[in-house]
Amino acid sequence: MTGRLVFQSWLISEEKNSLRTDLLHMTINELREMMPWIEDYFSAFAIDPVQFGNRNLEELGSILGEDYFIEMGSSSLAFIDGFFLFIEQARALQQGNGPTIESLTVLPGRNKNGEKEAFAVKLKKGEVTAIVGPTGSGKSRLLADIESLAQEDTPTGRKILVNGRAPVDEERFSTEGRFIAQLSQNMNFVMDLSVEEFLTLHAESRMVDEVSLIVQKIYDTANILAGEPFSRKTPVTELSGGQSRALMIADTALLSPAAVVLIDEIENAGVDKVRSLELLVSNNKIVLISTHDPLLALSADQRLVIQYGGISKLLKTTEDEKKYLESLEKVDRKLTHLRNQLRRGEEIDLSDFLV
Ligand SMILES: Nc1ncnc2c1ncn2[C@@H]1O[C@H](COP(=O)(O)OP(=O)(O)OP(=O)(O)O)[C@@H](O)[C@H]1O
Repeated sequence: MTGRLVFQSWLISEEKNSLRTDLLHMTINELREMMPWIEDYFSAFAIDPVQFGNRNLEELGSILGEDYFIEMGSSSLAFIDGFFLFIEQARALQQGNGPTIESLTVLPGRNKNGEKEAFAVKLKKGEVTAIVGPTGSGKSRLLADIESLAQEDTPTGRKILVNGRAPVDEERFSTEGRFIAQLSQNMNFVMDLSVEEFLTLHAESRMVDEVSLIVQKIYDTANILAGEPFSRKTPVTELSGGQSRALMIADTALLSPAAVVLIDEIENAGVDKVRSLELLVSNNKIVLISTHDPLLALSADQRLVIQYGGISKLLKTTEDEKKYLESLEKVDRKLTHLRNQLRRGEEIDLSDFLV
């Protein structure tokens, strides 16, 4: 029987509490054998599970020490609780019961001058919201507040509600934060796996039926999005910034059950931004994208304007603005072509641009 099948039948036959006790007594090697995809969880804490194969979770916690987890923005207790939550969520996914997020509400915090933000913002399922504002105004900060489900404990003092209520600690501190996926400007891989191994682990942890099929699909999509192609055997640590972003975008779009997708400045990632956004936006998600790019900003349903660290306006994309999208796309395609010609070291033909 495969590890996955053992895991399934075993979960069905056990009660939750005795399950916890049993898991706590198992060594990390035993856990990995039963659920190979838990490597994903360890990698979120930059832990190489092989190194601690003969220890159990609590022993691992005390070997690494509290300071290690604090540096990771967590605690050893949250690490262990998060581990159980990770398994619970895997089970929910397996049964098709991923969490349903209808709305996120950002309650007013304070801007950099200490002034209170004027209004709360409710983001609903199916909406794409752009976050715009000058460099350094606080766009990434807003994404980080949402990602951490801030409870007046970040520099802005904002509070985030999920489905109209404050999140429980388990939802906040599970490192995998299953219902929120963030694509940040810098992606770092800590595990030394090939692209194929990495995607296979991910697919297994999401309990998909056709692992090799979905791995192939993500790999193909990532190669379409990335400027420079890469092979399935490439170690993830050797991917360029653009290639790793392309891989994570394809992975998030095709495999992640996340109900909330946060995207930080996709236009600087060296990936096909329009295709990426099309892939990531799906009707039942809440999507937030921090951007300086007019095409991306106007593709959204609305845009939040940030000034001096505070939300200052919420503008719905007007019908008139949407009309300009097509012309903007043409200009953008020309610019992309120009950029690619420069990258390839070709001579530039600017006749198209001259009026
Ligand atoms: N309301 C606030 N109160 C205090 N500090 C804030 C507030 N909002 C943002 N900051 C801080 O200001 C700095 C710049 O913010 P941030 O990186 O989010 O800007 P940004 O708009 O994403 O910039 P860029 O466009 O360059 O990516 C950060 O250190 C952030 O923590």
